[in-house]
Amino acid sequence: MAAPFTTSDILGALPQAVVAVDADGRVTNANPAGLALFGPQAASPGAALPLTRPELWQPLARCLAANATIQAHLDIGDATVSLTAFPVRRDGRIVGAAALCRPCAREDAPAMEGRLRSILDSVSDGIWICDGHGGILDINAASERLNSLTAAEYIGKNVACIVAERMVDRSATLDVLETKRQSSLIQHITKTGKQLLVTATPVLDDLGEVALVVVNERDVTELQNLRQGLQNARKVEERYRSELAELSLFELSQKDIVAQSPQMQRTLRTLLKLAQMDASRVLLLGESGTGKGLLAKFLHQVSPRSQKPFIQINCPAVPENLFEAELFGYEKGAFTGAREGGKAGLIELAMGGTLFLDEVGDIPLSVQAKLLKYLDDHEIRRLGGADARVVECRVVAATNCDLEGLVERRQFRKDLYYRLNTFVVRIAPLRERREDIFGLAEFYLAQQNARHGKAKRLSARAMRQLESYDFPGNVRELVSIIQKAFVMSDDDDLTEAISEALAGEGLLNAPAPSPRPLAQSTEQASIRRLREAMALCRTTREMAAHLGVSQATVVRKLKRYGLTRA
Ligand SMILES: Nc1ncnc2c1ncn2[C@@H]1O[C@H](COP(=O)(O)OP(=O)(O)OP(=O)(O)O)[C@@H](O)[C@H]1O
Repeated sequence: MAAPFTTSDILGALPQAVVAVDADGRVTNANPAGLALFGPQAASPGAALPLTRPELWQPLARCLAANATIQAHLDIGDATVSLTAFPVRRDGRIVGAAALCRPCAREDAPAMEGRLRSILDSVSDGIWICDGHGGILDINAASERLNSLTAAEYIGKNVACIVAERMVDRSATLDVLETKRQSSLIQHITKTGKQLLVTATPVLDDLGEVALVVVNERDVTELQNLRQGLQNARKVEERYRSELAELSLFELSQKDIVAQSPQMQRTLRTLLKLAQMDASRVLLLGESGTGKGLLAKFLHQVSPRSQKPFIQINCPAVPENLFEAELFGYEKGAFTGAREGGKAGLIELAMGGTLFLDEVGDIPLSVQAKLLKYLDDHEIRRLGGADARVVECRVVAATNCDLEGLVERRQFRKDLYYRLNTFVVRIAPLRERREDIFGLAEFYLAQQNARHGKAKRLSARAMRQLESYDFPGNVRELVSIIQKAFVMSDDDDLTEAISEALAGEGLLNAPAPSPRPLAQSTEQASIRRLREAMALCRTTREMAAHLGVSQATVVRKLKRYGLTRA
């Protein structure tokens, strides 16, 4: 075996040029290829930089200064040299640098440049390349079109000129030179009227300085126009929507809902909004007879669910032991007396539509937990059934009682209360919106006239009397007064009949000093009035109209006082 080769044998055989310098830049080693490239002085160790080819020493000097590997391409005569200068370290400390040079074929460079040029000019985005001082090095063909300029006019100038010439209002390249970070902005090109999304990206050298800035321009004019169009369309839609809402409001006021007072118009507007956003739970609060039932239907009719069922349940009218079966349904044989084929509950019947829980405060505590669960997961299980099913419907609850008080007295579950009152709509009592009295009186009189083929009318005096009355039973009481006056009067002028009907209301409300609804009267007075009404009326519905309360209230009170109809 031949003796092992020395490092110098190997370096001598290397076709690449190798030269090493110490930390002061004095030559320590050079192989023959290195001598050929760097000049004969490189042969003498200790020779100082720069030698015959200063451009070759620059990367070495930068390598020593930065303590980092430096890559460079240099044109030397007919040759192009690829040079890698790397630090030489001892014990982790830089003690010098070595350069390894590989000659590249001269024809590579133009070929590569040609390829790069065609790539640059074939992309549809505009591209600018600037040096670390903002000097413009290149502009591609797409950018010439987008900015309506010729590259030759700008190459060699500083990018600041495009702002100075007011070609653009801001330059992303200048931002990058300042921050050394990528910068994006929308540029409006004055000449072409185009909107460009400009992204400037820095290319940093080994010292962390900006060596190049590559700018990409994308034409977003079309996109911006589309966005603007979309925004305009949204605005128009919004306008139509509110016009539609106004129209619905108008139409409904023309039909069966009177809303002349600002309070009532506000209430209807809120309900229209809730209907449009398809709010899944709404709580209507208001005294008895203010129109909660009517407005629950209105909410349903103006919502996207209008073609689906509206199912109403008068909670106090349902016996406690049947409540769960009524709401959730039952399977065959679930309890004694259950129907053969079982029965769907009201929630199932309301699927996709609205379930209206009237007088929600009267839901038995035992059912409240199940209702709460349903509101949480929309799952129902029929009584006696094994499978749960998902059934979606909007739940509108209404009450004239103090739900918070019921919660405090633990008669109503707090969690259910909070679940139901996501959107609360308060309906003002009629005495607080007297502007509605005239419209309501006219509306219900017209209804009676149409029904009976008459032309009865309300004089100004009758109207004044109505407008100064307090209506403790709210709209329901007003309707009942108009109906009574209509039946009682023999001639077309209802003035006297209205006076009598109002006086009758006063008597009915005695002995309370001022007229008060059944809901607010004392227990004894309530029982007495219920008995009177039972004697006069055939059904609980008639009793409700007579007393100025809801049918559900009549049923509940009859039950509470143990009163039964003969
Ligand atoms: N704004 C209104 N326009 C026309 N009619 C109305 C209006 N408000 C209420 N009414 C009429 O008044 C009567 C009572 O209304 P409704 O039954 O909806 O009241 P409520 O608040 O649900 O009563 P309760 O709490 O006693 O159940 C109904 O005949 C209803 O049509």
